[in-house]
Amino acid sequence: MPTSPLPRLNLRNLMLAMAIFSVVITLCNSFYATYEVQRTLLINNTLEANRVYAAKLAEVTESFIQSTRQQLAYSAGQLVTSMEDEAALMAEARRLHHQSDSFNSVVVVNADGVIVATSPDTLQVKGLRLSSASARQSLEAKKPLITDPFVSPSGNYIVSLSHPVFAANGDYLGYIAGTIYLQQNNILSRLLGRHYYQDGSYLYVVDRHRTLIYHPEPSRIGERISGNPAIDEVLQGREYAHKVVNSRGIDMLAGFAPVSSTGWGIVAQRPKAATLAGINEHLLRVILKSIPVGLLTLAGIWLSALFISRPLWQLATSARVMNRQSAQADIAGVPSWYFEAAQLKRAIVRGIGLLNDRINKLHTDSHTDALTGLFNRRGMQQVLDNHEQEQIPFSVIALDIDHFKRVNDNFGHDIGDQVIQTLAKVMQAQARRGDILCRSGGEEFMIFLPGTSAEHAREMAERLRRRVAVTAMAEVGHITVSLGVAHWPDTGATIGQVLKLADQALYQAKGNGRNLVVLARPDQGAAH
Ligand SMILES: Nc1nc2c(ncn2[C@@H]2O[C@H](COP(=O)(O)OP(=O)(O)OP(=O)(O)O)[C@@H](O)[C@H]2O)c(=O)[nH]1
Repeated sequence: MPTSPLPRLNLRNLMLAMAIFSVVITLCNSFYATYEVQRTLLINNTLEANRVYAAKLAEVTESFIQSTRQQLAYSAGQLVTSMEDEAALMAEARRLHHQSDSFNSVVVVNADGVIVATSPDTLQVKGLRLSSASARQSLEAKKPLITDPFVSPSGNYIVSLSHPVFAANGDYLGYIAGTIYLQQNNILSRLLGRHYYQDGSYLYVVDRHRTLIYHPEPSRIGERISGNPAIDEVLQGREYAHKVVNSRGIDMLAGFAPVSSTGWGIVAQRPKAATLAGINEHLLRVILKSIPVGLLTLAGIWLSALFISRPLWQLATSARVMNRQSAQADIAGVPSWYFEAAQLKRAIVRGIGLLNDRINKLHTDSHTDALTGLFNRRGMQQVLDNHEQEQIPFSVIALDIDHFKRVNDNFGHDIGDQVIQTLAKVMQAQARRGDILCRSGGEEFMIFLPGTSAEHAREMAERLRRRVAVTAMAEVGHITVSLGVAHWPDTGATIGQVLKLADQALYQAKGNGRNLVVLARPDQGAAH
């Protein structure tokens, strides 16, 4: 029977596919986990770094404020006795302005709100009376103050740091103020501006009303920041770090810190994209470095799959041709080194053994006569075919019980069967090794004697005839047999002819009175 083609799917391929799938999933998962961990780490680190950085700059700003306050307090002390002396006021304003780089300008304002001295004196505001509410903040506060941003009489957008001047008797004489021009180069931009980075990181400062008082883009100074909860936190005096989206819609990682003496908030922020810029490259490097080990792992898995599936593969391919003679031996020879394969092999080998036994038994049964255990006609035919094929000369004796009908009639069929069985035993006892005994019909038998001449066969037939005649059969007593002898190829050219001649010789023996042996002659005749 032709075997069907091998299916593509087999255990080895399945194992391989499963292993590759597992490796790929595991690698993807670990790459993803690495990416996520790195990403979270980078974001958290940047947030923390920005918070610390904002806090550091808040500290720097705080100490700048403290120092300017001391300078203003000192100047205010100097002015107590010279508020009416214009030259002295101008000198002090100039001194304070030039002593430090802290202020863009210095003004002295008397108790009436009139600007009485300025530095630089090019300001052109001397003699002006402050009128707007924002410009009069310091005048009305009568205490050290940092104003909200406002437009000064000279037209600059400023914050002013002021200190009141009180006479010895406690009368309010006015104040001295240093200003910071928010939209020009100023101390804040010098303090904070150098921290501007190429990667998009920057700082900005809001006052307590969320107004930008410092930003790297001067055009945005004075803008109100709204909708940023982190700003609320920082204006309540808390350091903070948070992801935010800036005014351009860019995701930023921001650190916030308050300048407590002013109520300002300093924000240091870096674009999230800049923070994560290196991570893809990093991941690619991780993947590239994993490739050799990954390939080695796959090769290992492939070899293991081969090794593990090999016994089952061999068992399966051997089992496909189980009808082959060598199937049992082939399967028994498969090295099965693990439990399942060994058990399967045992089961298949046992199965084939049982099958063979069964086939052999069926074969034997189909070639054997049930009553006598001798070959039946089919068995006899096979024997003859073998002899013809191998060209082994043989003699044949055809044997028939004389008057067997009477036995049956007188003693019954069962006794007749017993007679047939006893006769078979006598024949077996008389036969030599290699002789083949067949029951060719009811009470007819054939004996094949390979390599035996016709004469020797005739002698054998004679001995048998005599033995049967003296053998006692149960209930029946004695029987006789008639026998015809022929030889292949001496008697006839074909086996068919020889069998026919042996039969004819047998009938001749019957015709001549029974209990006789007749030897068939090649010339179609027969002799006693
Ligand atoms: N008991 C029994 N009888 C069988 C069996 N096979 C054939 N017979 C009988 O054998 C007898 C053969 O009879 P015949 O062929 O007439 O020949 P015969 O009575 O032996 O006479 P001759 O051969 O002429 O000597 C028949 O009665 C068959 O019924 C069998 O298996 N068992």
